[in-house]
Amino acid sequence: MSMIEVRGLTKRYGPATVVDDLTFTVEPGQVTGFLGPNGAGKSTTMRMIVGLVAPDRGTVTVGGRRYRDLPVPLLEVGALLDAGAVHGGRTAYHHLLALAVSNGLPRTRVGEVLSRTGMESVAAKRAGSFSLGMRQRLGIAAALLGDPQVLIFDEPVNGLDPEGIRWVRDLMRSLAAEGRAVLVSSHLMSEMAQTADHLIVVGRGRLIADTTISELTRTGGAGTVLVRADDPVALTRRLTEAGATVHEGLESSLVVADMAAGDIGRLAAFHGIVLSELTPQRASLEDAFMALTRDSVEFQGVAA
Ligand SMILES: Nc1ncnc2c1ncn2[C@@H]1O[C@H](COP(=O)(O)OP(=O)(O)OP(=O)(O)O)[C@@H](O)[C@H]1O
Repeated sequence: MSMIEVRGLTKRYGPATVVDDLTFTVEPGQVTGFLGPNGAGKSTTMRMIVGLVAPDRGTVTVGGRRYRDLPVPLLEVGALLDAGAVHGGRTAYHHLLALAVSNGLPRTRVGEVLSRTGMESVAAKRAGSFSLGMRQRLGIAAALLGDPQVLIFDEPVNGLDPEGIRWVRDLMRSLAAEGRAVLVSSHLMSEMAQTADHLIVVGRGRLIADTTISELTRTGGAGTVLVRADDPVALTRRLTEAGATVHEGLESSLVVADMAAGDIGRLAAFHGIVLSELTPQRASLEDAFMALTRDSVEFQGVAA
């Protein structure tokens, strides 16, 4: 069963449709990346999943039930939506304890999540004195408190240093490895490439792609092949005669379009031309993402 099912979800603010007929699922045992440029509607969608924003149309269920029908939501779904939403005067320990007690969770969970998020040494410090990285960890600890099968993180690496980013990334992976469904938003493709199994790409509130990382690079790939040969001039002639398009690349390499790598290799062998490199080129993930979302970015830079 899908852990999160979003069906035709739509949200309007005044004249603007910020989430537009969105349908996707989030599966257990995977990190699902929720990717889109700023303002694409990711936060609004996540808020609708956890019942903080009411949709104008469509439905969303967590573990087969609507959020408002979950008896103790914290046991089913944990969310980090806004790391700033912590009572600054409370210590990390007391913040988590208050949450545990008000949700009927055993006090022992507090120590467990403090340990999992590496916060034991700062448990007695006031949350108000925390760095952004520590506030993120505290928010993640709160999300884990009910040991839920579904986790939702809105831009969890924003503002973190490289070590913090790696920590969050490893945590997401380990949560998925435990069989949980993890939905994590980002506007950075490079970040998702290292974390997500599955990608939901949105732009202007609409679904642009529901895909995997490898599928995205394949379809967004430039489809060219980088070739190095002992006789590039002869190879260029043979390739062109056979219908390929050939451009000069860097350091006397050739960039070949309209012919697959295997065919280039066979053609070279047939004509006795030695190849020292034959590499299919893939568009970078960033290129693939930009190509996908080009029409849906709200404000585009203008080239000088
Ligand atoms: N309460 C609100 N009232 C009016 N407009 C809103 C409200 N919340 C969000 N919006 C608008 O909805 C659009 C989508 O915002 P949302 O925060 O969901 O996008 P996002 O993809 O999470 O972007 P970001 O990465 O910038 O947070 C934006 O144009 C935003 O200004």
